[in-house]
Amino acid sequence: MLSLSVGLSVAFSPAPSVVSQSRVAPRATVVEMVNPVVVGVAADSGCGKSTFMRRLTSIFGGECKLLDIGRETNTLVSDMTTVICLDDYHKWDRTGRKSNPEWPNGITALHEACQDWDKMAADVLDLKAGKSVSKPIYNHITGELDPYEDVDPTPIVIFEGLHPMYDERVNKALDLTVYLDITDEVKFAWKAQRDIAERGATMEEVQKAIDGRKPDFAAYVEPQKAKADIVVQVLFSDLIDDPTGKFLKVRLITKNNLKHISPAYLMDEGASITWKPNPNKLTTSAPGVLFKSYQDEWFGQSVSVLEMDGKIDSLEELIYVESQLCNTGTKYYGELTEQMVNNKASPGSENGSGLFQTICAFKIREAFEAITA
Ligand SMILES: Nc1ncnc2c1ncn2[C@@H]1O[C@H](COP(=O)(O)OP(=O)(O)OP(=O)(O)O)[C@@H](O)[C@H]1O
Ligand SMILES: O=C(CO)[C@H](O)[C@H](O)COP(=O)(O)O
Repeated sequence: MLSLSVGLSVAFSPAPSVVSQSRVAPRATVVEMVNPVVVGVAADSGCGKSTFMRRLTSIFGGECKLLDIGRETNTLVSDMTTVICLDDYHKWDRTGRKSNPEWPNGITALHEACQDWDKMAADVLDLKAGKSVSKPIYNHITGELDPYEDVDPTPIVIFEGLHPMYDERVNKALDLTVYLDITDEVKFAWKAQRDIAERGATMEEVQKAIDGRKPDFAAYVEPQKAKADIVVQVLFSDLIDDPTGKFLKVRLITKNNLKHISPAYLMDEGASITWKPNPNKLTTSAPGVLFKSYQDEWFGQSVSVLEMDGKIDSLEELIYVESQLCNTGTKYYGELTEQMVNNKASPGSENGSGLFQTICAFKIREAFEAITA
């Protein structure tokens, strides 16, 4: 969808980076403004949203940093991108979620009653229209709702969090939607590793935290995976019995017939392919790595699936895999491998979660370029 607004410069002043250079001409200027492309990324907490945002913003280049407001913020900005965390639209602070007149027994942040949908929808629509917004901040350190911050639109605005597709006003406005689908056992393995090693939690505490979120997660967050244009699904490996989650089977599920992008695939579009790469060309940890590419159905809709099971040992050798992948959204041969190497230290680089998050980021760039062409 191409959104071009033409009018007098005095009537509208969006962020300079969104506007073509022609708007700096003085007097009776005709403004040619391409509206921001808005993207939604949904996932539960601790499921790799920040990691994905790093991979995504690194593709668009420039330094990506927290918005400079001189206090705590969740908003990340670079020349091309703004990432807004939807936790900022929590209706109550941490204390208010534990108990308030409406919810004396407490409510989780995942519950639909815990989000200010009207303000969230208004801000998404305003940013999409190229307008600056004054938006709330949820402070994850203090658990409080902080004073508002001003956010200007950039060419791409990403809304990441628990519910980007829940409210139909927002869902309809989003140009592309992504769901990071981390299955329960993998979620447990990741959370256990982080919380036990870094935060002194016990196994029982980790399980309790996951179980406590489960009903509201199933009711309000998970259903969005049927709506998403792209799903990155992370499961335990089928090749090896590994409860630590080091070996993963990851699927990149892309709806067929999307308006702005088409799915990546292996070797032959539309075909069913199972590929075990030559071990002399791709160093892997036993039991090796297996790729698949096939057509499937996802909640009644036709999708293309790319699958990677297992992990690779040397990221530079990914060029061999890249040579067999098609329609990844890269601009030149080697760009996928280059991005993976650049983000080597990020979690999941050695398995399909990193590879498919990176392809997903290229697809967001592809959508952006198609929409603003
Ligand atoms: N692809 C991955 N492979 C292995 N572990 C991962 C992967 N992605 C994330 N993790 C684990 O999950 C943790 C959380 O990742 P990340 O900070 O990206 O998630 P998040 O959704 O932004 O979390 P939060 O909402 O809690 O801020 C990481 O520190 C890491 O331990
Ligand atoms: O699900 C979450 C989204 O990241 C958080 O749990 C939610 O934002 C509540 O925050 P906190 O855990 O700091 O009280």
